[in-house]
Amino acid sequence: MNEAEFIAALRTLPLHPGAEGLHDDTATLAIGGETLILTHDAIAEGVHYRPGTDPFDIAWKLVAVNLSDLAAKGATPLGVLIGAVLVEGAERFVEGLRAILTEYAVPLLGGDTISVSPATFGCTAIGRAGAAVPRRDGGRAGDALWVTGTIGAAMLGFEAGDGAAYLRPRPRLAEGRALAPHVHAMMDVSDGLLLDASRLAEASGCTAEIARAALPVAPGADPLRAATWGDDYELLFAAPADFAPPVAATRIGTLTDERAVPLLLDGAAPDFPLGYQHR
Ligand SMILES: Nc1ncnc2c1ncn2[C@@H]1O[C@H](COP(=O)(O)OP(=O)(O)OP(=O)(O)O)[C@@H](O)[C@H]1O
Ligand SMILES: Cc1ncc(C[n+]2csc(CCOP(=O)(O)O)c2C)c(N)n1
Ligand SMILES: [Mg+2]
Repeated sequence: MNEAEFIAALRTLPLHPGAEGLHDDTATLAIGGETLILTHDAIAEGVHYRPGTDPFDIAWKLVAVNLSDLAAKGATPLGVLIGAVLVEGAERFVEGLRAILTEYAVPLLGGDTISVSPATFGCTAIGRAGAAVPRRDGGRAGDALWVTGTIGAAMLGFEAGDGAAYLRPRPRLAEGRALAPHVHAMMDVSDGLLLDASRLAEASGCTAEIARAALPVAPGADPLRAATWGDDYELLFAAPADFAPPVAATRIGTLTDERAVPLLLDGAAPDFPLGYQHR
């Protein structure tokens, strides 16, 4: 069973309406007059970071990847719960948590601590959404497809021996809040721009038609590797063709109703893996 098959099996369980059929990055919980956004992501030694990584960086990345999912909903973080492992140098984990929680003004709600090797850390992040909560499936034919920042910096950082873009991603919370009221669909780029764009397009019943030359690739990165490696934590969004984003972003293509395949790169369906998938 691979990741997609496993999630498909989970869909047969009783699902909360706010789970969006497990087709989105987060759950949406309307309570009273508020809309809460809930998300959980885990990171593991050997899969998401190398053995020997400073626990400070593990803590930063753990929280950052979860805040990134809140950013895609335009949400403001309310707090996090941390599933921690008592690794060697755990005091550095606490310092890393202190750094990112201070940087983004996010208080700690709680968590749990165990001892296990190799280590896997979990984080549940809870945010408060604004009036508009962009989903993956809201894109429409004719929308322009945009991505914030650049892609491939994390890949370069990883290859250069764990540079900052790889270890200390910066969740696009301010950008997400600025974009949320205006976009038709939005998600963060965790598994590779092409794979995530194909997911947004497929959920929206469209085809993402992307121009390779338009990809905002980090200096020195090969465009196709950058667009399929992942760990970018930029925001990918679909918006009306005449929308001018209020944040630094690059137009990479268009959503169309071609629909035979979820993604066309320079007019052709790629014959290589579009991104990172857990086996
Ligand atoms: N073990 C699980 N139990 C319940 N729901 C799950 C489980 N694993 C994944 N899901 C749900 O499946 C959907 C897809 O999950 P996925 O992890 O791909 O989303 P994501 O968080 O955007 O991805 P990424 O981990 O790359 O950020 C989400 O709705 C998620 O809540
Ligand atoms: C040591 C090491 N090797 C490879 C990678 C690349 N990588 C692993 S998981 C993932 C996608 C996001 O994960 P998820 O989908 O679980 O949120 C990416 C891009 C890495 N980060 N560290
Ligand atoms: Mg996500």
